[in-house]
Amino acid sequence: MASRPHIVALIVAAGSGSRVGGDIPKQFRLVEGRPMLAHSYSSLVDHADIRTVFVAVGDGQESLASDALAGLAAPVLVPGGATRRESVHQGLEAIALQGGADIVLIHDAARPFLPESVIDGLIDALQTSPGAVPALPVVDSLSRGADILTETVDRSQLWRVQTPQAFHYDAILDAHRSWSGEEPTDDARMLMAKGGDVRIVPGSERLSKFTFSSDFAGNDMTPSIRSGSGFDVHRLVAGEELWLCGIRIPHDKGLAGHSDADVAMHALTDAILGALAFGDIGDHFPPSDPQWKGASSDRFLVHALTLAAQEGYSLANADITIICEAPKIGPHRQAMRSRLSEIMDTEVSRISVKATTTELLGFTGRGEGIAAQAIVTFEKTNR
Ligand SMILES: Nc1ccn([C@@H]2O[C@H](COP(=O)(O)OP(=O)(O)OP(=O)(O)O)[C@@H](O)[C@H]2O)c(=O)n1
Ligand SMILES: C[C@](O)(CO)[C@H](O)COP(=O)(O)O
Repeated sequence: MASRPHIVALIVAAGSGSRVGGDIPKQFRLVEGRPMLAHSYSSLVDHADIRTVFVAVGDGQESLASDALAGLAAPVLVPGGATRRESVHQGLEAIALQGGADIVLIHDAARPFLPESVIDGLIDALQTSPGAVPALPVVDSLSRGADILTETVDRSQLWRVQTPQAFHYDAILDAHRSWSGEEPTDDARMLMAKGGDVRIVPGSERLSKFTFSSDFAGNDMTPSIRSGSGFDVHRLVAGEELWLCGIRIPHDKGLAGHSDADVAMHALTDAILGALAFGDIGDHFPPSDPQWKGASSDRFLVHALTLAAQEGYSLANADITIICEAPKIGPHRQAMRSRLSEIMDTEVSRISVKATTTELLGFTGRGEGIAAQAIVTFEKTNR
């Protein structure tokens, strides 16, 4: 083998995830805010020694895979097969068509959290064997039996074998091409059947496979509570309408802006985007985009709340403070809370609208503009 081996990775992502269920196969579902496949892919493509990462995807799942990997370095999508073994075999043949490799790491998309140290250990181990797998010792007692235990099994030489499984490329390709046995549970077994040694390197609990729907709940590391704050200012000018919290307020001036300039709703929208760490209102609705000219700001608010819902969050409460000398906010507060509750499809009791002056100081004191700030809290709904 060359002093610097040509190392590629193959992720098998063509399964249907039938044990997890749901609308889309598990490898495309979000885990810690990203599609599971994006996690597995990043761990491999970011490793300094791995040149190319091939991803075997099922028929009709190409766009799901492309969306999941959007923005990541050049994935090579290849067709998968009807079983895991077939997906691996087809992936290995696709690698052959692109010139082959010295080493291939074969990984389940369904093991999203892959420590770099595991990859390093596998590559090292291939200096002395044609195959290597990460594995963990069995820590529970092992027994045989039906409803009554009949026998205790010696666990001292038993291992929980994970992926990636690393191989000398030609050896594993040959094992796949000549396989005629029953469906194997993994690729290591196929190399062993050809007489190839497979070394054990330390695995990781983080590498556990997502197999059942409960694995998603247990591994959801996103926070259960999220808070965000927003702040906005618009100029008060003659000849404009004044909109605050979705209510049109009679006043001798109105707020100027690209949209309807509802400063309170903008602060609230920014607070929601902040809670999600999804940038700010300008990222989602650029002022340079003519389609938002004169737009009603409830569209911005609904957009931010939709994103929150997609991430599995629901609003716990929102607290808005409007800062101005005039108009007086008190008479409109209940109408504002009620309008926001309609737009946000939530109870009025979750929404607070307050107001303050700045004691005639600054631009708000001089009536040149209105400022608003908002704080929101979200709770995870699907833990
Ligand atoms: N025809 C198949 C079947 C499985 N896999 C992949 O093999 C890995 C491990 O398989 P498993 O956890 O069994 O996934 P599924 O087959 O999707 O799950 P299930 O058995 O619950 O349907 C997954 O990354 C899966 O996408 C594949 O590429 N092609
Ligand atoms: C390949 C594997 O992940 C190694 O542990 C495992 O064998 C896959 O098993 P499954 O039956 O496809 O879930």
